[in-house]
Amino acid sequence: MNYNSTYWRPTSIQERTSNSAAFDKSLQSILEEGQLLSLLLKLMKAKKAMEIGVFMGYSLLSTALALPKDGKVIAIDPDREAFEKGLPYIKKANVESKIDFIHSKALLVLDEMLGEEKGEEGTFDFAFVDADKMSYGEYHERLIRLIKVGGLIAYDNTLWYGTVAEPDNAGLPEFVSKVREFLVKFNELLASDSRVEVSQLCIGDGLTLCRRTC
Ligand SMILES: C[S@@+](CC[C@H](N)C(=O)[O-])C[C@H]1O[C@@H](n2cnc3c(N)ncnc32)[C@H](O)[C@@H]1O
Repeated sequence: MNYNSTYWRPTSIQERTSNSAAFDKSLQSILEEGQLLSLLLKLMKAKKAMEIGVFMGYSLLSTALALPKDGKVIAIDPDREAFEKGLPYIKKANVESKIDFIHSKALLVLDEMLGEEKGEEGTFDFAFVDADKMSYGEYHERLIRLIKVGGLIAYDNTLWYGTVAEPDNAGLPEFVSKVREFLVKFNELLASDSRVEVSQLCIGDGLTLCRRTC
């Protein structure tokens, strides 16, 4: 990671919103992340996907476009209003039928999916996680059971503005520090998890790909 570049320095949180060159760079990186995930979905021939954290549906749209006609993406977010703001674009792209939006916090839905009634264990090809960072550990324990062997889980923001490479929280805002500490531990946990093969990419705000191996 080019940690010394302007983009990755923690100050880029301010720079991203106040400096248009940094914003353009940030936007370009987000687009690259979407393109990469779209490519992977096609290579995997994924049919059943999940997205935790939808917001206005940018990554959801990209996933839906990459799935085949009979593919499905279960999209979970407690913010329906944001999803509905992006819905016209999903409709325009003609992929609404591939999306099942669930208006809820994700943990409740994942636990239900793992219950006997739903029985969705080992049925998903792909999951993209881009929601409340402090719950990533709890999502991981559930997703590892919901994804099929050979399937992929992608965790977004695992570099957290590059701050996971800092030796400590010095000079960081409280919210950034809390999540940084959590993500440092989460990244370590993934690296030592024998159930997955892991690759952490310096794209967007850091994207960790986990392929379920057993
Ligand atoms: C960074 S945004 C997602 C952006 C989206 N993936 C994209 O690329 O356009 C994070 C989203 O996570 C959602 N979120 C927060 N807590 C959540 C939870 N417990 N379960 C599911 N989604 C949650 C927020 O409502 C917000 O819309």
